[in-house]
Amino acid sequence: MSSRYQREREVALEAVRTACLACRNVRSAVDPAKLDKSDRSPVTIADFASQAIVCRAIRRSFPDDPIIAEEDAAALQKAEMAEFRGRIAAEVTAVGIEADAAQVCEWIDEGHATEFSPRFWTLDPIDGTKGFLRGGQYAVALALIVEGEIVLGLLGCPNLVFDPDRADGPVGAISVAERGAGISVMAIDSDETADVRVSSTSETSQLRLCESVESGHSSHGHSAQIAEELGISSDPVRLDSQAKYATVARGEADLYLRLPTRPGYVERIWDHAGGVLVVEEAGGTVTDVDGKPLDFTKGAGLSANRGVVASNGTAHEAVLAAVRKAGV
Ligand SMILES: Nc1ncnc2c1ncn2[C@@H]1O[C@H](COP(=O)(O)O)[C@@H](OP(=O)(O)O)[C@H]1O
Ligand SMILES: [Mg+2]
Ligand SMILES: [Mg+2]
Ligand SMILES: [Mg+2]
Repeated sequence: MSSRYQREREVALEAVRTACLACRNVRSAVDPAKLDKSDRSPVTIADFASQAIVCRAIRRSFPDDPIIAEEDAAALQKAEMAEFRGRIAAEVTAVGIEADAAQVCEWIDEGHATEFSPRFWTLDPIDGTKGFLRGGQYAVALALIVEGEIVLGLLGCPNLVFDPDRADGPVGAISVAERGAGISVMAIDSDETADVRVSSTSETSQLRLCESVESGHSSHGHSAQIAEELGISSDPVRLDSQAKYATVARGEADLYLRLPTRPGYVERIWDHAGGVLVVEEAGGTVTDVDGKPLDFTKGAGLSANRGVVASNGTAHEAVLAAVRKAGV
């Protein structure tokens, strides 16, 4: 199928790939130094380096496109952060983009947009920072949203095996989806690509469920209830980040549940936009826990939605019924 967003796609892929390499470099260091943000969630040198790399690339090619990204450079401006700033600049330079500390802070702050607009990008420079710190899954997640519709979605997953049937094969997979044009998965370190598709599992007891490692991000109690209601006896697979969307898209899991842990939590668009299109273009379905489509017209938050259910499509209605029964 022809691509309407060919240039956007090329720029985005190159940026996500480079950001993945920077994340890997930081991860392979002994101590991927972290800061704690005001909400006490972690952020690392790699989150900042990744955001600088991707925002720079978008800004150079698409100067007018707003970017709604997770991080900002405010905390980096303090005098005592000079060394940390320098380390971010060094990581960006190490992947071939020469920059000093002031320059990387400028690029990071290109992601400052918060309001909805007719065309904008949304970026999570590292989704699953806790996973990144633990040595688990994490993702560089980028999406382009036009007229409220996700038209491009990319998930760079440096720790995900490229081919689930080759557990000892190459590690690192970038999923690239364009609305109406399908999805392909590319290896991070080679030219290998793969076509993927969601599973066709319809028997609810056979569904392979994945969910967050963090019980503070998704209610494990409710998912156990839902699994029981569906007759699922296998344990859920727990993994960090939007790698969950990537595994549903390639049929390695059938279902991803993200169930509110407290009333009032508003999901952030950068935690989902990339992954949603990846699953949809692989033939799956994504809604919130009430069965509503995710609404990307509300700015940085999915304020019209609660939680997320992503599935192979075939099982979606049965899962939503079980979600309702569990009183989520
Ligand atoms: N109470 C909460 N409910 C749902 N998601 C939450 C949450 N608190 C934090 N998060 C989000 O959960 C994301 C990680 O998801 P997962 O658990 O699937 O790996 C975090 O992204 P970051 O790691 O980018 O900060 C953060 O935005
Ligand atoms: Mg975060
Ligand atoms: Mg995130
Ligand atoms: Mg993040």
